[in-house]
Order: sequence, then structure tokens, then C-alpha cells
Amino acid sequence: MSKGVTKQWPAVWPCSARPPHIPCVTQRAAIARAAIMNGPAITILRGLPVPQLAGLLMLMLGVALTEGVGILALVPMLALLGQAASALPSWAEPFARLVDLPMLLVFFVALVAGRAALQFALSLAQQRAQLKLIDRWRHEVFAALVRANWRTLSAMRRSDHVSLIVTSIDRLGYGFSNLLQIIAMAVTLGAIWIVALWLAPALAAVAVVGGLIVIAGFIPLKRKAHRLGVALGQRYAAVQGSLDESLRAMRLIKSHGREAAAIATMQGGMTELRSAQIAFHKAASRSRALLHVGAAILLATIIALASARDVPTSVLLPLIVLFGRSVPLLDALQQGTQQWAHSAPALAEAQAVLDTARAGAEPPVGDALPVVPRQSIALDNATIDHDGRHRPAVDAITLTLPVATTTALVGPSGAGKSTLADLFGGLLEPDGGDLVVDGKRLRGEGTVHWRRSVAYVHQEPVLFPASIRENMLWAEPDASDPQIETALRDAAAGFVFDLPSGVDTFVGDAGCQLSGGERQRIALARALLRDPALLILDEATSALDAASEAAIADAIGRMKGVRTVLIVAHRGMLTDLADRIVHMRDGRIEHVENRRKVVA
Ligand SMILES: Nc1ncnc2c1ncn2[C@@H]1O[C@H](COP(=O)(O)OP(=O)(O)OP(=O)(O)O)[C@@H](O)[C@H]1O
Repeated sequence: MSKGVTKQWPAVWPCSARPPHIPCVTQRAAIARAAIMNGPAITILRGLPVPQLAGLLMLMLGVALTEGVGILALVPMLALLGQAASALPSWAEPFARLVDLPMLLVFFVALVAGRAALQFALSLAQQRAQLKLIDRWRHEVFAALVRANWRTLSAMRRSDHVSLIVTSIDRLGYGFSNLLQIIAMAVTLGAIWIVALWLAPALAAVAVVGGLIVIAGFIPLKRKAHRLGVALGQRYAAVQGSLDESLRAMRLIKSHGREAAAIATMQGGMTELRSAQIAFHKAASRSRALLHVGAAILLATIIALASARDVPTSVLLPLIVLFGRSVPLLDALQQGTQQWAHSAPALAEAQAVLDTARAGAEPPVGDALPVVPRQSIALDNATIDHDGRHRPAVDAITLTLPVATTTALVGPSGAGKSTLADLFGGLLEPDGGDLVVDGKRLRGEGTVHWRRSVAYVHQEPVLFPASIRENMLWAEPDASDPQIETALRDAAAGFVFDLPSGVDTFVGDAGCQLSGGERQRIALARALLRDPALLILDEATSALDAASEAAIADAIGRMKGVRTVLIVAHRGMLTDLADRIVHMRDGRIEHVENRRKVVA
């Protein structure tokens, strides 16, 4: 339905008389109810356990109640001071007879102390709830990302996730704290207004109506704050993305002399972020100024009315105190509402990533042992068809890797070699056809389980900023020292034992304290430590010099007849080792070159 039609809706349409296509009053109420129940405030509050939420509400009520009673106690106190005692309201007279001033003062101090204790407990409980919420969202988003399948992950932007997990979820926590403040302030304001209505109904009614008008005035401001919040989230993601990309591309930036451009891009992002922050601050400050002017007008009206109606001082003074307390509360309520509207889009951001990641979730496989194939690993008529591409990356390929043989995939760039390797490795599930291990067709859980039997070595090995030993143990936490040593020697990485700190040598950020060839041999050793049933080398030597390539080729050569190896490479020393070379083009197999006899 168009916006124009929506605007023509009358406020109330009885269900019996409604024109077709226009929701009647009951339906509109249901729509509004659904919007509130599915809105960010309720969604976020639902995340809290009921006892915790109830505890917070009780504390809020306690604070509000003590505030109201404290102000109310001013009435007999003023009377006992001799101020306008004759005009003491009837409800206060018994108190004035029962208590004397010292007793009332002690009660007042005890009340304020009790209120301070309640506020202390409330502030602690709020902080705990906020931190718990932040932890929960961070955990859920990260866990959902880690559990998502590779295809889903490769369609998402990594830096957006960093921005979401680090910055937006923090904003969400801050917004949640604002939401609790809003509730607390609304409860306190309610208590104050009830007391005021009791003291002087007519005057307080003017104040309450004025206050409600002010609250109604928050609505458009809230919408604006929401828009600014969305913009701020995007700016944060842009700055974080540009920072992440620039830091990763530092070598490229330096070698291409693009330092000034990198700084300018970052600066541009920061400027946009800054203007989004200033725009929000401006909107918040403007509405605060308007609130203060409105409050002054309201106070003047109340005093003028009080003087016209001859209200006694013992009532007027507490009323002014009540009103004076309402103004900062309204101010804080308005600021809190704007802050909340500003932070709430972070929830939609987090929810969107959660939904996408969960839609692409892989089935859990528990503690099942790796599969050990005895005969073959095969693809039967397997196809991968990426969205938005003219042709499949892998087009109905059938290929068998007999156990303990070495197969090389060659072909021009974009032929589909890596995609085929990812299918064999169980990283991608075919859109059509099957992965078949020892005659068993694997799907879902079976494919994820199969991945435990596979190890990859990529062109750019990922090494963590830790020692060589820690990098090895990351793959196989229970590996013993002799197992680590064997894997390193099998991967032609014996150089490690000549380093002064041996396996305890720190490799630097992303392994930058090692040469490319050394990094790659450690990555190979780490893969071998898993004793994989299928070892995939995807362009593993294409960035290395001849000596490093020869060292790796030597290590792979020693695995011949023992381990099943799949090599993705352009022609070179590794392909020379293959029992079979599979030539690919445009997602299909062009022909297979048998170098040695392979039993399929
Ligand atoms: N995540 C993806 N989304 C869309 N298309 C993709 C995706 N991954 C790969 N492709 C496309 O699939 C085709 C095959 O890619 P693949 O990486 O398998 O080729 P390759 O033979 O390994 O190339 P290279 O030798 O350059 O690494 C290419 O056209 C590529 O653009």
C-alpha cells in the first residue's frame, strides 16, 4: 500500500463500516501492538531473564516511591516549622500531631539514605544487565558467524562484522542502559505526578498535561535520532572497514606509494563519522533547549495559577519542588529516548547478521572421529552455481581421487580449480550432484564431518602471532613434541630446529618474522600434524622462489603412495609429482593426463 493511501486513513474506522483494503480500528491496534512487541525495546528486554527484569523493576519502583514520599514529607515539615500551619492540608494534620520536627528530620534523612542505597543497587544491577547483554550478543553473533557455511561467509564483508561486534554491540548495550533509564525515569515521574495530583489536583493537572505535551514532542525527535543512528552505524562500519583494509594492505600501500591516498581515505571516513556524531549532538542539544524553555513557561503558568487560587505555602512549596524535580527528569527522559532511538538501529544490524549467518548455519557434528577413506574420494556430477554469474563455477564434474594418489588440477584463471578443490574438501556443498567417500554420498552433517579428515595449505598461509609450537598446536591441541617434530621434518621445515629458540620462536604478526617459504613449510607441517586423509595444496608454492618450491615439492614427493593429495597449481614442480593432471576450463574438465597408472 502506498504512503499516500496510508495518510488518508481516518484515525478510527469501526470494523463494521470500513472500506475494503483499509484496516479498521481493531486491526490498526493489532498492527501497532505487533510493532511494539516486535520492536527493538521489547526484543531487547526479552533477552533478560524474568527474575532479573522483575528485580530491576522493583528497584526502580523503590527509588520512585522514596522520592515521592520524601517530597511529601516536606508538607508536615514546613507546617512544623510554623510556616502556614493553619493551612495544613487535612491529610497532614494527624502526622503533625503525632510527630515532632526532630523525628520528621530523622525520618527524612533515613528515607534519603534508603533511596541512595536503592539507587546504588539499581545502578549496579543495570550495569550487570548491560554487560551481560553485550556479552550475549557478541557471543551469539560470533558463534553464528563461525558456524555459518563458507558460501554464506564469503558473501559477507569481514570488516562489517568487526564493526558490528566491537562497536555496534557496544552501542546496543549503551542503548539498553538508556532504555532502563527511560523506564526508571518514567516510573519516578509517574510517582511524582501522582503525589502532585494528590497535593493540588488542579495545578498538578496543568503540570501533567504540560509534561505529556512535552513527551509527545519527543516522537518526531525520536524518529530523527533513529535516522541519525542508522547513519552513524554505517559511518562506523565504513571507518572500521577502511582501517582494516589499509592495515592489511600496508605492504601494497608502501610499494605503490599510496600512503597519502590511504591517509586521505581514512580522513574522509573520519570526517563523515564526525559529521554524523555532530548532527546527532545538535539535534539532542536543540531539543534540550526547547524543553527548558517549555518548562519555564509551564512553571510560570503554575505559579500564576497558584497565586490566583490562593494556594497555601505548605502546599505550593512542595509542589514547586515536585515540579522542579520533574524538569530534569523530563530532560533526562527526552535525552534517554533520543539516545535509545539512536542506539536501537544497532539491534537491527546485529539481527540482520545473525539471521543471515543462521540461515547459512552448518549442522553440528559433535565429537565424531575423522573419516578414513579406504578406496576413493569422488565428486559425482557436482555443480556450483554462484548467484549473479553467467555460468557455473563447476559444471557437472565427475572425478575420482583414488586413495594414496596425487592429482593436480591445472587450467587458466577462473577455470574453477579452487572451487573444485573446495568441493573435495567439503568446504562447499554442491548445488547439484554429490561428494562421495568410499561409495557413501555425503550431505549436510556428513560433509561437515568429512572436513575433519581434510587439511588445506593455501597460497597465503595464515600464521597467528605466536610461537611455532602454538601455531602447530592450534591445529592439533593434543599433539606431543615428537609429533610436532615429525610433522615439521616431513614438511621440510627442519630449519626450525636451527633457530635459537627452536619451536618456541615467535613468528611475528601474520608470520612476518619468517620468509614466505618458511611460513609455507610451517603451514604444511601444521596441516600434516592432523594426519589428513586428503591434503589440498591450493597454489601453495606459486608465490615462492625455486628453492622453497623444491623443498615443498620434496616433502610432497615423500608422501606419494601414502597420502591422498590434491594440488591446485599452474605448471611447476608440484604438478610434475602428480600421478594425474586434470585440465580444466570454464568450470569443466577438458581432459585428464595420466602420468602414472592410477587405480580408480
Ligand atoms: N564466492 C563467489 N561468488 C561468486 N563467484 C565466485 C565465487 N568464488 C568464485 N567465483 C567464480 O567462480 C569461477 C571459478 O573460480 P575459481 O576460484 O574456482 O577459479 P580458479 O580456476 O581457481 O582461478 P585462479 O587460478 O585464478 O585461482 C570464477 O569465475 C570466479 O569468479
